[in-house]
Amino acid sequence: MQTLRQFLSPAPSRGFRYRRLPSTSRIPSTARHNSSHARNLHHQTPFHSSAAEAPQQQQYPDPLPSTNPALSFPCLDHVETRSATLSRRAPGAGPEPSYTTGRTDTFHSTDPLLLDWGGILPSFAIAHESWGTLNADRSNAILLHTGLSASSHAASTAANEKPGWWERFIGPGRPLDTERFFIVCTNVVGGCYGSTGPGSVDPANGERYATRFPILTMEDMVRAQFRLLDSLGVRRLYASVGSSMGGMQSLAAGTLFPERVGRVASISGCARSHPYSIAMRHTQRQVLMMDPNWNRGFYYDGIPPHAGMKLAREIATVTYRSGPEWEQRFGRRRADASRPPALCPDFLIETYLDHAGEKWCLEYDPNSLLYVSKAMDLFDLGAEHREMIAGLRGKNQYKLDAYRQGETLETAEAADLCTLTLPETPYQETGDAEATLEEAAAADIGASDEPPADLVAGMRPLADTPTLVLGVASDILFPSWQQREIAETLRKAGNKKVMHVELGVEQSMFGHDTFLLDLENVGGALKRFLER
Ligand SMILES: CC(=O)SCCNC(=O)CCNC(=O)[C@H](O)C(C)(C)COP(=O)(O)OP(=O)(O)OC[C@H]1O[C@@H](n2cnc3c(N)ncnc32)[C@H](O)[C@@H]1OP(=O)(O)O
Repeated sequence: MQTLRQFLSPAPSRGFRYRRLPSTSRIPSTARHNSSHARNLHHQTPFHSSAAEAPQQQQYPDPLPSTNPALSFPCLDHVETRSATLSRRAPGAGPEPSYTTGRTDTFHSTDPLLLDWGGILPSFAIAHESWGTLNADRSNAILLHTGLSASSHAASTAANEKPGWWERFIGPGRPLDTERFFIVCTNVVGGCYGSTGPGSVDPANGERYATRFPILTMEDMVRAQFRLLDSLGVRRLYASVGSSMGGMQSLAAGTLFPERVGRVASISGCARSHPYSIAMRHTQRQVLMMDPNWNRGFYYDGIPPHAGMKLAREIATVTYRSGPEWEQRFGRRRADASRPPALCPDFLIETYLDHAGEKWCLEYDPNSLLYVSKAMDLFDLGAEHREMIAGLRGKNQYKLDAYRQGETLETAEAADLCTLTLPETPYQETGDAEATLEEAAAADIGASDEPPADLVAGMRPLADTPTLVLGVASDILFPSWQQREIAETLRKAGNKKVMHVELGVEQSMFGHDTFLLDLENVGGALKRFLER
């Protein structure tokens, strides 16, 4: 298998020649691989070349002294060491880490789930945890939706005392008050913390789905969650609450099941993904998929693509925080100013990103990242998109019927779902630049106050649902114009119970991660909304 360094470093050219070295003069592997200057010198140097003289032992590049020493790359060495450690794991145990944050409850649905883009899950599991007590008439339930990669472990429980990702927000008297509400949080379908996802076993063949897992959407995740609610006997939620991707799901829940959702809270979410956020997720998916260990998703018996995951997380972290925060925290300081600059992480902001990637690269299933991140890109509550999906669901209903009757469909029937190729004719921009700019200005709700008609029509099911929309001015991933857009869209659709809160930079410089960090402003607004 190709090592990361082989993957990243140019291979020696065809004309590159070797000569035998005395063992004492072998140069360190790092220098061997990186001394391109030395390589250039090789071409001007006479070598042993006849077959008779050809050395039988392993050959090494010419160690002639270079003008400058080769740099060292501890960041690459570290990644290679991790690959080696992972490959040495006990045979049979598999190098694939098991993704878990502790004990959860699991709901199993044996009724097949038809997904928006035509895929089918013949059965599925939803891992969930809960806090507080469901009241007698089951009217105090709050469904808490997670961000992209979070588990159902939002707060510590008796079964799992480890702090959860919203630990300070859940408990007696807290924003999600466990003395009043029964809060349930799930790991989404597509995830890897106990719910069915690409790492799960396909009942059709007993193998892991890997990239045979179907494309899914926010709405698919929500439909699966409502199956869980059915099993808990919860007909109507007191509220649907979520941040980031959870903010998308919260709106999706209210739009899909308006009669079953009493209130919607969407924090740092959006009504549809915008091109910049799609672009940023695209780059994460691409670096991950370019890691040779990803192996088109079939890595479960091999080394997981931890290098790609690390880089993906670093890019994601750039979108989760803000420049002004980093200006304050790190400025232009280097980790060790007494040493010469390095190509590996050097500035504090670099070591910070490196640390974020290191910490996470084995914490989440890479295939789950791809699928869930894509589902975020596909999110669009506009009427045109919703109608298109409704049509598709109608067309694919036969699949659900077939599965319910115990029939299995030929895989070939789904083949048309995954053959997207780039068109042969290069894309031509349409419309004049001025009109495009005007449209862009109109999309800035702050400037025009006129939300897109398509979105107003698509979100009309939420016209009567009290809704909290919270945005953060320092957020570059879900910029605050998107939450303004949600609020104005809902108002235009006739909703008179919209509470819109925008936290300025003076309140939070934490960017998108504000929802995880700002108990006072985010938690405070949520508590006021839920208890009024
Ligand atoms: C898109 C969606 O749907 S949801 C996306 C939501 N966001 C995420 O998933 C990102 C999650 N964010 C995190 O995990 C964050 O760590 C949080 C929010 C939990 C906590 O944030 P903070 O308290 O500000 O911690 P921060 O992110 O700065 O990280 C601190 C860590 O960085 C380390 N660190 C800080 N500065 C540096 C530096 N210059 N170099 C190296 N390491 C550093 C600290 O030592 C600490 O390490 P540790 O976690 O191993 O103890």
